Amino acid sequence: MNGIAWNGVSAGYGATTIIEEIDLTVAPGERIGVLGRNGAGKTTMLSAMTGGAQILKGTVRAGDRDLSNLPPWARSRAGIGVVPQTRDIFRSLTVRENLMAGGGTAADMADAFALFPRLKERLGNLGADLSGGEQQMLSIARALMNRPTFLLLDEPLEGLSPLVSQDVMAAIRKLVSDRNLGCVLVEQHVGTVLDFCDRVLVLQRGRVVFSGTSDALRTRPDVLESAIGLSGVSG
Ligand SMILES: Nc1ncnc2c1ncn2[C@@H]1O[C@H](COP(=O)(O)OP(=O)(O)OP(=O)(O)O)[C@@H](O)[C@H]1O
Repeated sequence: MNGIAWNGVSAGYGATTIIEEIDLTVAPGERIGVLGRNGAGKTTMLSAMTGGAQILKGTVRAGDRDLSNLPPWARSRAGIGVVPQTRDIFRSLTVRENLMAGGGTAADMADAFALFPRLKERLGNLGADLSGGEQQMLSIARALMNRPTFLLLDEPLEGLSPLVSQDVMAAIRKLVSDRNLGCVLVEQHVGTVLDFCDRVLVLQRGRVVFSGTSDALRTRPDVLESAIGLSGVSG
């Protein structure tokens, strides 16, 4: 399978353009980070791929396939799994029901439990009764039920304690490497992104102001400060 790609994508909501001329190709197994201040357009960039934002110019593709005008369910069939910022689990369904809702098999569920043993212990609990970390694990596990080739993660560590964040990142690392998933990670914690990702895109007011390796970004205090608001990178 070839990569997924944003080709010259401008996108937004209604008549409002939020992101402009975004170019990015993600190969299987590649880990890409997206950084930027609040409101820079990171979520909109992912949504342009998954159908939540309207594409005004350019195309989004999976391999040879143009996904730009397909509905979200058809894009999911193209092998793209999404862990949205809102962790859209079903609060009134149990963990088991949440996992089966997307049409996964018992084998997929066993894989999810191997990755997140905590979910197996909470199998009969309602989504609403899970901790923030458990809800995030469930959200990631749900995205895996259709065996995606690419995973788009929107701030998966938001609201989690440092210890739980470490666990979730360890699971993401294992998953990406075991399955050779291509991964786009939107995350506020710059150290986590630089550690995990091969390449990083930095957005400022909807445009790419840096695209390069994590190591290259570490040597760009100007970008870190102006586009992310950091005076240095902590671990
Ligand atoms: N559904 C929507 N309808 C209209 N405007 C929206 C919608 N979603 C986001 N926006 C606007 O698009 C801009 C970019 O938002 P987006 O969520 O893409 O940024 P972000 O970089 O992900 O921010 P954050 O880090 O705060 O999550 C913001 O000004 C926001 O108000």
